[in-house]
Amino acid sequence: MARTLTPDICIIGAGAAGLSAAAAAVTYGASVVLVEKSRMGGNHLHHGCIPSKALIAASRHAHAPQSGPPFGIGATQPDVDFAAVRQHIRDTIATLAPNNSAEHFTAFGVEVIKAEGRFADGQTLLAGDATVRARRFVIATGSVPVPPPIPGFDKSGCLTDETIFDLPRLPEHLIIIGAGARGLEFAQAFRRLGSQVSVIDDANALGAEDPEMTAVILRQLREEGIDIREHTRITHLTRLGRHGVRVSFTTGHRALEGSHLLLATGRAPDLDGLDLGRAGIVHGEWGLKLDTRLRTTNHRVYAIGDAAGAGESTAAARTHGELVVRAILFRLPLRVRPSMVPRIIFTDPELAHVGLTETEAAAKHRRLRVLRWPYAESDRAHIERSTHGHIKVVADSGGRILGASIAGPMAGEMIHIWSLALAKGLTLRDMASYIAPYPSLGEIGKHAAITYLIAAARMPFARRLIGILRKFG
Ligand SMILES: Cc1cc2nc3c(=O)[nH]c(=O)nc-3n(C[C@H](O)[C@H](O)[C@H](O)COP(=O)(O)OP(=O)(O)OC[C@H]3O[C@@H](n4cnc5c(N)ncnc54)[C@H](O)[C@@H]3O)c2cc1C
Ligand SMILES: NC(=O)c1ccc[n+]([C@@H]2O[C@H](COP(=O)([O-])OP(=O)(O)OC[C@H]3O[C@@H](n4cnc5c(N)ncnc54)[C@H](O)[C@@H]3O)[C@@H](O)[C@H]2O)c1
Repeated sequence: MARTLTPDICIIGAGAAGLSAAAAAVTYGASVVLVEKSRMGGNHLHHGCIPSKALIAASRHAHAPQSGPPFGIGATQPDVDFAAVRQHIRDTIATLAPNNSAEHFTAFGVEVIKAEGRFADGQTLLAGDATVRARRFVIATGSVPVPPPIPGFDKSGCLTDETIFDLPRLPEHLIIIGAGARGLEFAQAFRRLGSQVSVIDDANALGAEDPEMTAVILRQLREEGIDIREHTRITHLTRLGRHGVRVSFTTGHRALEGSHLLLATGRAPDLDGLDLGRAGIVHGEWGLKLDTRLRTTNHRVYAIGDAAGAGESTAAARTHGELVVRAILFRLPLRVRPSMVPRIIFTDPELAHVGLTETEAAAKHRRLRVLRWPYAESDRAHIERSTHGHIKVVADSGGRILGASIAGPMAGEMIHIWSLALAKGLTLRDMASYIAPYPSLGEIGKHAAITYLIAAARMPFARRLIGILRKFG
């Protein structure tokens, strides 16, 4: 039966962004309608972070026996049961699904509509049998893979995030197009499970990150036998049999044949089917036109998460969700600072970053302090025999922290404290002043900060002061 709903907020899309907005809004007592056309939890739960990190966790176990000999543990070849790996991924999703479910959110007072949402006009959304006239709308529809303009791509049978986790068998030779975070995480996971893996990028691998830090990651991936080809242009894709593919390159490079092809060239906001024009919302191939408050050209409608375009990550999506609700309910100015969202690339070793990179900081500050400390100076790293990598901290000339990057084991866990430091405007002096547990990898961050104080201790003024005090006995 047709019905009309008039909530404070209508959220379109129940992924990481939409669910965090819905949870925040009902917590503040707002009335909320949440519209989801497919599965609750979105890409995040079904095709993104959760299944990919579950795959990586399995691959880590496959790799572990090979690092045993230096500890006196014999190396063994992993016996990989790929069907069981797939089941582990499905079990992980199933375990986490209840917290994302319609029942869970309905119990908190959210009206969940399982249907595709599309705008009828600037104040009305149609979803199934419901007409929703909300005070404000939030587009949280996520992103979709973008097919590259490579001849033969349409017929190449290329796998995407949506299909890779359903593979019945381990690929013999997986060719990945795109050496970004996604491409390289998949590359190492499949390599460790036993596939031959080639990754092709037409630019630098992990090109958005600091090359000094990515060098640590790329070295390890290449040592594990992953064939990473940078600045390599694909000219044609030809399907061979059911899944197989031949990848042709510009003259002078031999074609590459693989059993499977995976697309990892980036994603774009999923805006199809929303009828944005009817709501007066301007968008183009590049996505939505948004102001600094995440408002579309229709000021009743906001966009968050991957749908908003920049910095695709669950951490960004969740932050958007919470901020946008406060902006709507309290009419507060919303300030999105993308650099404050930490990002982690879950390869082994990991690459974690928060704040400005050295290049970004140099564009904003005339004088910088750049401090480094290697894992090789950490007792714990030697205990674990994992000494490759380092931390790099960028601060202004007064010691205020502007950014931190860590390439090495457990980098993703170690970036937390630097994220807090940035959020609270802490200085290197602050980061040198706490007591670090021993032996822990996190100590490398404290040591990097101490190098700043050592430079200050060597200043002539400090020496003179010590000299004067010495005279008093
Ligand atoms: C393989 C992979 C690994 C990743 N790993 C990480 C990671 O380790 N860490 C990290 O932070 N990020 C990671 N990401 C990125 C992260 O998954 C996304 O940034 C996050 O899911 C974005 O959340 P979202 O809510 O914006 O979109 P989604 O989670 O995609 O949710 C969007 C929802 O909107 C629904 N929808 C779309 N259109 C409509 C409509 N018209 N009506 C109703 N519903 C609609 C969709 O069905 C979907 O459920 C990864 C991504 C991929 C692909
Ligand atoms: N751990 C994480 O937080 C995590 C993990 C996976 C993805 N993500 C996020 O999801 C988003 C998408 O990730 P991604 O890795 O797909 O995108 P990306 O934009 O980071 O990388 C895509 C890569 O594909 C290359 N490329 C593009 N077109 C190409 C072509 N025709 N031929 C060869 N190479 C081509 C680009 O040069 C780039 O290196 C990113 O914003 C990423 O941060 C985050």
